[in-house]
Amino acid sequence: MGLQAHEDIRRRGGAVGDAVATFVHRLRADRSNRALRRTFLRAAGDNGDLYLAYADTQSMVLLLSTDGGDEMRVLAVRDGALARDELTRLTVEINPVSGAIEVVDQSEVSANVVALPDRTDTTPEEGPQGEAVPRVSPGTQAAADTTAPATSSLRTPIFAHHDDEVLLGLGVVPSLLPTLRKVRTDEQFEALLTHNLPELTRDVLLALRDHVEPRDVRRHITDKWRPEDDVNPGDWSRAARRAVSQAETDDDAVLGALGKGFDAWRLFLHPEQKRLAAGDFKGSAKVTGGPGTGKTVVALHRVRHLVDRLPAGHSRPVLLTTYNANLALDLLERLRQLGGAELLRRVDVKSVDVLAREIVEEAREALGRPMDDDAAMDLWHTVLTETGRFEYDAEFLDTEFKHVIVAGRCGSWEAYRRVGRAGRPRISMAQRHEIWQLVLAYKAHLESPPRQTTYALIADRAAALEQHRMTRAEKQARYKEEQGGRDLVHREAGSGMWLRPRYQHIVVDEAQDLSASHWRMLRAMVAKGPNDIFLVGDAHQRIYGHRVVLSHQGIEIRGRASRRLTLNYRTTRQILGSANRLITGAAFDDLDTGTDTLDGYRSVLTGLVPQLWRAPDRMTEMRAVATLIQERHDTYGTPYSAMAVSVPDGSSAQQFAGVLAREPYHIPAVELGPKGVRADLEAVRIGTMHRFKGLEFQRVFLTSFGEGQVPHQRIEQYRGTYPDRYRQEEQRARSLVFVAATRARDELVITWSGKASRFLPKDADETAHRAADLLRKDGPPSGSSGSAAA
Ligand SMILES: Nc1ncnc2c1ncn2[C@@H]1O[C@H](COP(=O)(O)OP(=O)(O)OP(=O)(O)O)[C@@H](O)[C@H]1O
Repeated sequence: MGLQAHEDIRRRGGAVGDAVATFVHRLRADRSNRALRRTFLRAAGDNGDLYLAYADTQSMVLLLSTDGGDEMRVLAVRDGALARDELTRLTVEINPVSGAIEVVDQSEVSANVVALPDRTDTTPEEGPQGEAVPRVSPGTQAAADTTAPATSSLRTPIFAHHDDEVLLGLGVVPSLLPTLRKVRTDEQFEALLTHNLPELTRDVLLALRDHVEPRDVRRHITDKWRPEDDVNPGDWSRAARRAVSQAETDDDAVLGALGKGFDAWRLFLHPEQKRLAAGDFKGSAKVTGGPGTGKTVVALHRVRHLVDRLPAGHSRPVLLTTYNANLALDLLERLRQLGGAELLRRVDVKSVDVLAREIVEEAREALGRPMDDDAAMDLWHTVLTETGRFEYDAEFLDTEFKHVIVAGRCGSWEAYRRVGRAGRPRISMAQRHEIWQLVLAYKAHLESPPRQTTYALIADRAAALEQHRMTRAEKQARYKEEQGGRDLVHREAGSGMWLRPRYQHIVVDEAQDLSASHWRMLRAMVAKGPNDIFLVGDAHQRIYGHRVVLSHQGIEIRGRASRRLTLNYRTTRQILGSANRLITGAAFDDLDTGTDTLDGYRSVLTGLVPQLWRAPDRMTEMRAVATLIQERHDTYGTPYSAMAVSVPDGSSAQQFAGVLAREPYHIPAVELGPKGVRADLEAVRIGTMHRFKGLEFQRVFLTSFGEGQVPHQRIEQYRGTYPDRYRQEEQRARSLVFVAATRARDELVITWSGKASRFLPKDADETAHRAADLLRKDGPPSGSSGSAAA
């Protein structure tokens, strides 16, 4: 199955998908099956032939046959009365840069794109709801930022300043050039993008249109598509076997996904993603990249790749882990989709804290009851009240304890006195000493019955236990080697067990939020060696953890084992532009000793500019959001489960759910809790921005986005006295908003009452829509958007 064929099916919906799936099964069972009505169309190069065939009475497929008919590939799918004509006129070629087989519908492109200047009412084509690529949401045409007038036949063609050689060298499909030379307006360009263009061509053209220099396009886009071997544009047999020509190597996975629509598109890999998922690394490997660039997808495919290479067995030698429990559940579900129960049998999927707790429990150590974040904070307040040290605040002490004292294994004042505090707000030695006294008081509380503990302490203990286990395992291994490989069970008196490292491979998602203790634990769970730890993360999205330098934790990542993904598959260009503005200027690390940027970060999806709504008070704001949600559900068919609302805290979530449930809305809503929400529950998701991490939704509503709420006004207390801390808190708030905004696939709506947050454009209060107007019957249509992007 070719990638573009899959896109054809996705655009046409479930029935065509089912027909093609059945067709492919029948073709595989018997290539000479006459009932499939396969007819020869023409030869493609020296060693390929093109055929047409009926999938059912409505739809037809274009097939490429190579290797003397042994290999058959579906290249394109069309349905309806003109299906045969449409397939016959397709241009099929091997891209000289990527070596991929690519399909272009010349006449459709020319008819719809080049003819456009004479028409004033043309809008981009739209597929089924939420399925169109580029994605254009309902009611968005007026809002799309493509405002070029139609009277522009005198304009210079958009790509005039790039000659053919440059375009072809960057990977633009050769047969598209004549059409491309005629594209003069943004409107034509948008129309061109609504066609099922080869992925590399689309990506290159969008980057050039955004004035990215060809040399940067080459670096960020084209080079990632180059195959290992030389491309021979006449060798169809080789081209058909190349990974880039296939939607997915495991045909069953594709076929199983056909017709499911929304979930199916999770399963494709960009050549760069594929290289990472299936790469062989000398030691650990790291993948960074902005939100939605497919880091989690790569991690999941990596797990499958590692499991595929295991010898048969019943153990679980692969660990897939992440920061929080609801994401671990999400990973488990996505892994099941990818490889079913067979795959899950060989993998442990757990959050780092659950893992740490199990290790400590396994050692039968009684550490006390773990406190949640609120309880930990309450205990700090108790300590502050008892000691009267009100100049310190609980949150500061809690992070100092977690990220400096526990992470740095400071068991004594001497150790804390000397420990590095890089990245933390500056304090004097006298303050350090005072903090240490407060920490001693805090620990004394933990020890006194009923004994309590924190997750940071559990992770630290688990790390120590695992390090001890690893040391013993290494000692045993050395001894065994000295003894000529004989098992000497009696050496482990008492245990009777031959110790092995706990896992063979560890894959980590959301790596930016793990603490030093977590990394120490993971490092000690797997022996140093090829493909030991594979981690994906993004420092721009760090909202819990503190900077950890991996090489200081024994995780060495060298040269080509450190890669960055730059193409966002989730979020439209319009939403991404707004989200990116939030974090420009700030410095971010690369999870190791270097710095990371979002250089080259881009999206190829287009849609609405983010909408801003301002309300006079919170109740009007909530009712306006309820109205927007209802309209998106009733008019545009967006399921409630594909929409999410962010609120400042737990009690606001309940208040919001109450408004949605009441007259006149009756909208089901569910709170996003620590364990997530059942995927099939048809209800709007409500939660704090923290809960949005790692998830994605079709439409996202960020509410309470007023000044004082985003960032929270409590950070103001540090502005004059602790400028370092102020800067850090503000950056963390920006990262949080960045995470929340980039969860949106199609639409982002931002609302507030009072004055707009400083993170929004300066004129937001003046340009935003009025929520109160929306609630009046004669207000503007809620899908319209004239406001500036956030
Ligand atoms: N090659 C691809 N083709 C099409 N869709 C893709 C591809 N790679 C990823 N996606 C889709 O893009 C979305 C984002 O992917 P994923 O969740 O892996 O990103 P991420 O980098 O982990 O994001 P975040 O950092 O925001 O959590 C998902 O819907 C995923 O299915």
